[in-house]
Amino acid sequence: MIENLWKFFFGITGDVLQRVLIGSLVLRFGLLCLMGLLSVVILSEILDPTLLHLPASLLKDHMASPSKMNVEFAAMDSSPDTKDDGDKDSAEKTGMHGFKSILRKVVFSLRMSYPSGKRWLKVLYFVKFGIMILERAIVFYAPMQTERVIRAFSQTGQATDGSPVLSKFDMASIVSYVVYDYLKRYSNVLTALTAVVASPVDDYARNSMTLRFFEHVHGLSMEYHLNAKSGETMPVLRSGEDSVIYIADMLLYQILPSILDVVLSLAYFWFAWGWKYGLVIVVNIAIYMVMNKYITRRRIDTWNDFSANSSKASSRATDSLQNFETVKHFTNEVFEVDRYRAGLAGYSKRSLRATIEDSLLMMPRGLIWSWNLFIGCALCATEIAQGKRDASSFMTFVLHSKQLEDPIDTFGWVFSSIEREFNCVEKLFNILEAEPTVKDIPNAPPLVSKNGDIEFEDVGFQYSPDKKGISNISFKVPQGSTVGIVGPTGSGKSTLLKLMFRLWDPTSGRILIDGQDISKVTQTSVRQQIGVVPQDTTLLDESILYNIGYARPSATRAEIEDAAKAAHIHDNIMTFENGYDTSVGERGAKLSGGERQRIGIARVVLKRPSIILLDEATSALDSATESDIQKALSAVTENRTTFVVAHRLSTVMHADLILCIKDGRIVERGTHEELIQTAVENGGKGEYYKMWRIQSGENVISSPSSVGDDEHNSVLAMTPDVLSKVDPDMSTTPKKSAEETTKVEE
Ligand SMILES: Nc1ncnc2c1ncn2[C@@H]1O[C@H](COP(=O)(O)OP(=O)(O)OP(=O)(O)O)[C@@H](O)[C@H]1O
Repeated sequence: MIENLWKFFFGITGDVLQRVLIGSLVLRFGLLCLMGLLSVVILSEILDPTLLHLPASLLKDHMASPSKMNVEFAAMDSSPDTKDDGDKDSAEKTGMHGFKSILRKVVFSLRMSYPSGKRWLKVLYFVKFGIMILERAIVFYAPMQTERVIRAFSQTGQATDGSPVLSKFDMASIVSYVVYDYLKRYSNVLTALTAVVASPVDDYARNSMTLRFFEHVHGLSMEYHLNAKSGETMPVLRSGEDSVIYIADMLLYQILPSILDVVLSLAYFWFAWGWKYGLVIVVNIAIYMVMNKYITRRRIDTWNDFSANSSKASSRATDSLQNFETVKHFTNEVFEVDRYRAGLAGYSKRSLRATIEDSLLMMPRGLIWSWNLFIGCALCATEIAQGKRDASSFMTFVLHSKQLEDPIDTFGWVFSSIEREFNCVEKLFNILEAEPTVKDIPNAPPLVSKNGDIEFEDVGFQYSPDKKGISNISFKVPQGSTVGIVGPTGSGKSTLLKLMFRLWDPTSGRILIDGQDISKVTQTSVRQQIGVVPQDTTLLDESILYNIGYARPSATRAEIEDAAKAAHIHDNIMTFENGYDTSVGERGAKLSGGERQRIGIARVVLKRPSIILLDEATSALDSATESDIQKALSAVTENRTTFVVAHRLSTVMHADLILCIKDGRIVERGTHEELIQTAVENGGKGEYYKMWRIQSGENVISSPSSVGDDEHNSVLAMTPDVLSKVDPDMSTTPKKSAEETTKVEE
């Protein structure tokens, strides 16, 4: 019965071995189909977002309400898709997959991977290329040698007893066949050796790329850094570099050799075997390529989705780790874990989908290839049956056809993987194409530092059209002046300093240092003249010594210690176990706010700039320390033009000029005395006066106009007492009047 079934299904009668062979093939095919079916089932199941549920214990003590969490997760899970759609749209708009765009990436990759600097690396580069050409010649010639051996066998005569006789020539053929086979099979060894020799070429290319990209990112303006996600820039740079090297390598050592193999084989079949064979190959390659394009497209879409999800999940995780303090403040550890879990679930879901799609989509590739072999074999068998060819040509045909299998298969995987890399290069391009918003004009000269006179000429600036900035700012101060900038929060005080430091350029008007428009000189030269102590001094994750010395890398240890003494932090540092070698932690997290500020001040002391910008530089200090530092700063700022932004009026009351900013405009200007006096004369109207009264303990919330004359006079009269309460030095008269020291332009 089994015999009959066998005949029924396969029409074959044969020995047991044959049946086992065919049986195992059928079983394998059946299993393959089953796997395919399972894959389709899994593919539909993986849409379930609960795939990666963590143990419930992780959810205990959860502070966030479930509804809030769900909203978060929904946003998390859906946003990559949304982003992807955006990506796809923009990709279509910009023609990310268009010919021009691909060509651009290809040219970029080839250019970047070429070691243009060093001669010996260039030699290695071309040696590697030469070896590849040699390999192709060997690969092409190996089956020809087989053919010659087979022909030689069939031409061999017979001895008198009927046994075959091998001539000397035949032996040579066999030897050369073995040698070629060795070379062909072990060409991988050759490739590995080439890779070792060529690794300095890749390293050189990678390092020079890294430095170029790093330099580019550092050259970008503040705006880029504020908008960029710091956790994403470096990974994009790194994966972009890897992709550039990979693309160049694939092009030169996978695609080009494969094209050579195919062209040579095609030419061989066409001319040595006849056009029909050539046509079969051409048609099959065409079908293969069309199919491959579809498969690749589909694969890339899945991969894009996967990579967008993965980078979003990891950047959120990085963000939460960097902001560990905020997480702790709100006991949101579990919330963060859940958020990350949702991200990972999306990530593994997409990874699984990509893997399954890969396996499923590989099947048609194999089928097309088998179809090609079948048609070719049938053609060859027909010609043998017709007596047009001898039986040995069948073997030759099969061997030559097999030669085509590898390169065509290479096209299959190389194109899909290279497209994935194009995607990484595209992200790299987005960074490389970012232009600094603040640029030096061509051939800009450096700022020539003379005195440090500063002038704002009707300066206006907006961060964006819908965001108010500052407008009509005009004033002029001579060298050595101290300018206090006060005003409500968000009024534009820091913006003024940022414009002076050229973190942005004004949208109207000019800023002049010593009569030179700072937008017409190099940014570096401007910044070299200016020392800044920002609101929140951030430190590098190094030692205290390194962080202070960062202001002037050539400074000696003694100079660094002197600067620390001037900033009143030396004694503090000496109480630390490792003194100046104490590590400050990430962004200086291991130090107090006041310590960080004093390190910031020490840096400026060490830098010795001609202009100093203090943006709430002493806000984190207690009054006594602030007073000490003010004294130290007055030594540092002597003969240096200094801008002091402060909410605590005691910090600026000695200034030669106080600018009171409101809604981005200067609403009042003068010395402390002048501003108070003017307000009193105006019936208590004045922003500065209002702030002063609030800070001096007169809790004036009502409108100044409601304050009577007597009251104003009493405020002015009591000023010295109040000052001395806040700071013993404050009751002293300011050094000069505004008229004496500043020429204020209305
Ligand atoms: N990089 C930026 N992009 C967009 N808007 C910004 C940016 N930096 C500041 N702003 C906005 O510009 C306005 C002025 O900010 P600025 O920092 O100059 O205020 P400030 O007077 O120094 O405030 P504070 O006293 O609180 O430090 C604010 O409304 C702020 O939101």
